[in-house]
Amino acid sequence: MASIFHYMKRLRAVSGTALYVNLFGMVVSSFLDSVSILLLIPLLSLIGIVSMDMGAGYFSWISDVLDNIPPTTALLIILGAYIAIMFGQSLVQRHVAVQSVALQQKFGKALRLETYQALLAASWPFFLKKRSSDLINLLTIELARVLGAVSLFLQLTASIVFTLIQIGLAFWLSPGLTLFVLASGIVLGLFSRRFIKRAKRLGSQTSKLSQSYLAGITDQLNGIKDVKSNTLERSRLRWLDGLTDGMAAEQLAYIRLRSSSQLIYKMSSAVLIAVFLFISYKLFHTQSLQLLTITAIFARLWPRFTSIQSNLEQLASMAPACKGLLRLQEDCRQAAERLEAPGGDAVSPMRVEQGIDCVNVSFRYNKNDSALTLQNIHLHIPANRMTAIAGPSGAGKSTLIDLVMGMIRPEDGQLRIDGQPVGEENLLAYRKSISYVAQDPFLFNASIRENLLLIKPDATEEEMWEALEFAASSDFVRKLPQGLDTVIGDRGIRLSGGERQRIVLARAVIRKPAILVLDEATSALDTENEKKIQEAIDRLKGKMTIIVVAHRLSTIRHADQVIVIDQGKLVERGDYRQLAADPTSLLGHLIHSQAEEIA
Ligand SMILES: Nc1ncnc2c1ncn2[C@@H]1O[C@H](COP(=O)(O)OP(=O)(O)OP(=O)(O)O)[C@@H](O)[C@H]1O
Repeated sequence: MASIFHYMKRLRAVSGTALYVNLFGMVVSSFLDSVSILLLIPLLSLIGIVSMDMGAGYFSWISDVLDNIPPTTALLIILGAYIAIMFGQSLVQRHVAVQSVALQQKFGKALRLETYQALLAASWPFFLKKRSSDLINLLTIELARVLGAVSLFLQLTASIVFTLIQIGLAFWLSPGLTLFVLASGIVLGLFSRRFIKRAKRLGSQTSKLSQSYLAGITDQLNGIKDVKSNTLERSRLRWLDGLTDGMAAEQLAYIRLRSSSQLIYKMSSAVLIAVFLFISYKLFHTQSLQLLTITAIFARLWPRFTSIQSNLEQLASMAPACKGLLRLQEDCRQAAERLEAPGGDAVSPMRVEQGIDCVNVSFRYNKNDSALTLQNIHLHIPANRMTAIAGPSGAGKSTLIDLVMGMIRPEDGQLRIDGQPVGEENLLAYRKSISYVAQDPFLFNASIRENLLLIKPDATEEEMWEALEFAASSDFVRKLPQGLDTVIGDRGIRLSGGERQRIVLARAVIRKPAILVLDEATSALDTENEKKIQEAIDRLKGKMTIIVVAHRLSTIRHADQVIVIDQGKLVERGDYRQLAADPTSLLGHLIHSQAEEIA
């Protein structure tokens, strides 16, 4: 429950005094509701059902007042008071209901924003460790459950406030009977603790099942081509069949639990009312007027006990979601990159005058691994030149690029730009100076224009076509039905692999970055388009620092410097032609192997 209290504190912080005004509204509404019950007494007396004299003590003053007024006037006064109280109560209740939703919405917005902001501020290694479907599950389903828990908590508070006021009233009318009902409530409350514990266990199961469901569905839809081409449809359906059986069983167990607790409360309420009436008649010798009023109060109070119990069970089932979201926020905070300006818009990109240096850097993904992924790499990437990184598969090329881009931090050694270490104070400016084209290029499900504008919001039409021209994609974009405004589908699915790669390249160069990083960026291109891009990249030489990871080694012939990595170590560095000509070099060997593959 500690996690629920955490979110209640956040609700208080987000809503400020509005929360207290709302709680006060709840108290007023409950109070007016109670007063309306008290009006029953003079009303019943006037109608002649009971005599005012029977309620000696508590109501004698009402009797005194009414005795001096003609009966019709008295009836009109009481009915008028009743209407005024019910109007007042309805208005307050309406205001409270609207305000509660407004508060929940405000809190929902704040919670979504703060969670997403924390997530965006987390460093790249955090995302390497987490499954994206788990993050989506927390940000959608579990976050909605947290909002549900907060709204339930508010309802619970209202129920408790109402109950306390009614108990106060009942106590005033008959302390003995009230204590009896309270004691019964406490006994039932203690008994129902196991229901709450079980609801919490079922809530954890709900969280796990929804996590598995989302993870499985995301995986399968991402790999739908593999599912279909390998005819895995039946096995995938079997997976969902098993999972939905689990979900149904869990939901049934939860409903069984809730109905059992409600059943016990209802049955015990029948017994309690019978015992209550018997005791009040036999032991307390309660007057009929008092008995009527107390019965009216308890008839409204007992369902509140039941709803408090039901709210507690629901809250317990939502507690694991609160815990999960809280853990995510905490993990994000621990993995946060302290970038200079929140939002980062005011920071200008860094200029690179001399170059980038990796000074004896080492790195491993998992601190428990004995082997280092990168070992003691010492290298200089000169500014405005083209540096190519080559090496066998799994050698550590992409890892080195991530390190050079400041996405991961070295375990040992230092990354320096123009001799200055890259740290928290200049990381954002450094990142802003880099454009990156990944091995598996990503495009947003929007038009080509929107994808380009996302990177450079003020790009002119001319700049967009210039970038597309550079990336050898202007011809095919012109031929698309809506040209620049063609929507390219989820992750750019409506484009071929090569077209996607070229649009991503255009997007990377449109903001004229100081550093352009291409990780196997031309792997999906045919020879003709690769040649065009190669020529374009060659034209960029001298204008920006280019770092290329190349699988097809023929594409790095024009690099100013080639770095060869093997098993996380820098094994060769130099001019392409020199290294390629050396029969003992690893680069020479790799080129030879590729030539044989092609032959
Ligand atoms: N997120 C990760 N967690 C753990 N190990 C990783 C992770 N990413 C990569 N590795 C490991 O680090 C090593 C280097 O991987 P890297 O992707 O840098 O190689 P690469 O040279 O780019 O390979 P390729 O040419 O096949 O893309 C590999 O052994 C790989 O299994």
